[in-house]
Amino acid sequence: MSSVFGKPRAGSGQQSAPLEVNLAILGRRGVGKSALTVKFLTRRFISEYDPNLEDTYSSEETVDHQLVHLRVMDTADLDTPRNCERYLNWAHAFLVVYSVDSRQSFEGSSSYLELLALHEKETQRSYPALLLGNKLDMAQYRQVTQAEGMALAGRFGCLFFEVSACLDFEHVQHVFHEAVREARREMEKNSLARHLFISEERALHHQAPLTARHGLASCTFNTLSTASLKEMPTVAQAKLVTVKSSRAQSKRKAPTLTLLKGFKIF
Ligand SMILES: Nc1nc2c(ncn2[C@@H]2O[C@H](COP(=O)(O)OP(=O)(O)OP(=O)(O)O)[C@@H](O)[C@H]2O)c(=O)[nH]1
Repeated sequence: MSSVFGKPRAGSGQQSAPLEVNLAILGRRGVGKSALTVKFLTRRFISEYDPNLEDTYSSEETVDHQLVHLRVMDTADLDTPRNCERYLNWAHAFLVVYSVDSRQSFEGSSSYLELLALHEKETQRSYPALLLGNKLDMAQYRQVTQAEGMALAGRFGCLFFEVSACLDFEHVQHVFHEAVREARREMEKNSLARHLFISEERALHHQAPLTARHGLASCTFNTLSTASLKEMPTVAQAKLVTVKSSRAQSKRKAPTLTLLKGFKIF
């Protein structure tokens, strides 16, 4: 991580405005969404938490030498996707999590991927999703094989990883950074399409007589405008919380650090 909980390192030399990426973590209850989020933000594993709260955290990251302002929404749906607009209209990319020791959670992840596919169809945009099989440290109790995870990811055209929130931080960080890369690729594609659309429109204004606008050029215009001119999602309903640094908390000299959402970190 390039920062200690939201504060960029001094002397990083990065001048340009950071890329803004919103990432939503989806999945059935208990699959480890909060554990993965907190592992990524703090390098630590959660031991206690409140499963009913939903929060959005903010972190400054450096991904491939680029400064990224990453917001992570740790969602708290009950058993199935509900009121999904709050994250569908907000996120640039999604992490869909199941637990390798729970077939039920794997089936749940499939419903989330279907929901995202439907959202893509309705909005005519692509939203990168990564499928994560969490709790790899519990592999001896596996109910879902790696091959099944890969097959599901393949069906929905997304990247697939098996991880553990209680094992190495680097692996978890790699997954979050991959999500940023996927989101960035999609943004670049959209921005290129917008560029093409503007050029196309200028060409039409300057060169084409009115009657010609009903020909091939207007077809291109329609296709590109649907794909690229929809506004980027705004940070609307999400509650934005920045995780506080342990240094800020250390003044209290408490033996444990209590984070937002009731996380207790030892
Ligand atoms: N062994 C193991 N336990 C994990 C892992 N990740 C999470 N857990 C445990 O699984 C339980 C659920 O973890 P959470 O992170 O709260 O799961 P969640 O998906 O956020 O659950 P909700 O908040 O109910 O939606 C907790 O007891 C965690 O300690 C993991 O990688 N390995």
